[in-house]
Amino acid sequence: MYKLIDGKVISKQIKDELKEKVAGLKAEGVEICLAVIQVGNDPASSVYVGNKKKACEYIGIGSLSYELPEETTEEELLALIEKLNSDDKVNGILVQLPLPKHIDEDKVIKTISPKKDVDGFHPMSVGALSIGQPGFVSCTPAGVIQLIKRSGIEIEGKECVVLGRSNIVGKPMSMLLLRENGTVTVCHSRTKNLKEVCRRADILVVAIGKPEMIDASYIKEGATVIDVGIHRDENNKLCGDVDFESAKEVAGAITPVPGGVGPMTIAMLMSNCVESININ
Ligand SMILES: Nc1nc2c(c(=O)[nH]1)N[C@@H](CN(C=O)c1ccc(C(=O)N[C@@H](CCC(=O)O)C(=O)O)cc1)CN2
Repeated sequence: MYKLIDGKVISKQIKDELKEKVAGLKAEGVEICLAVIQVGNDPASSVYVGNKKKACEYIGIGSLSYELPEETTEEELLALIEKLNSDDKVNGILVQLPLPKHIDEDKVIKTISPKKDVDGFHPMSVGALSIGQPGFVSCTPAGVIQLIKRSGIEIEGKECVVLGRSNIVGKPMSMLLLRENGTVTVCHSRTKNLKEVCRRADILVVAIGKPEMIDASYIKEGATVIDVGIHRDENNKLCGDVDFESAKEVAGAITPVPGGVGPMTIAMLMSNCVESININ
């Protein structure tokens, strides 16, 4: 019988803890403010941005909203970021991804001050994580660590396999598992004997970007399976990178999609916003 790792419940716990902390900070006269920038009106991005603003409101974090048209130039966006970098009232800057094709995402990420990089995407934040220095940690992998720990699952000494090597999830995920003293293997589309490598995992984190690719045959009996993927199937139903119905037959613990990693991304963004007062 598998344990369902419920991201809705755990993200709510985290948001409630942050709400209490923010109330304490307010009583000491400390206010936190997040600037949220969206370029264009991608419907999924609008939902995520809306949920981020709602989370700010729930916790007591101020938010400034910048909804820019699709035709916004790279120069205009960079100028706005520079303005927010030098605004003392703004603690965190978030630029919702993906950006329209004519804007260079890397340039945008590098323009955000590392002191306000609550997404943890700036090369300085990624570098700090890899050498164990303080800095913002990318929200999705940080959320995965919270899901595992708060479900009472030990990471230390475990065989951890991360499937996927993106800068935003796979790479920081492997660093975080290493920081928790896991024994970490990162695999990807060109890994030989992928199934065998995955079957070694006590903790398998799947961020490969292929709908329902990972079934029971990739999973060791009793393993913890964390699904980072989000896709819509042919019936517009959400699904992950893991074939949940198959995987649950062998996994010891598993996250669903929806209701697993997704809500944690927003909770950890809020956590980074609160953390920003120690970094500024
Ligand atoms: N600047 C950023 N852009 C993007 C990030 C990010 O962390 N920073 N991550 C994703 C999108 N994202 C947050 O921005 C995000 C994705 C999914 C969810 C979520 O709660 N998903 C739900 C399902 C919601 C649905 O109906 O679609 C779930 O899994 O239960 C939250 C945040 C890319 N861009």
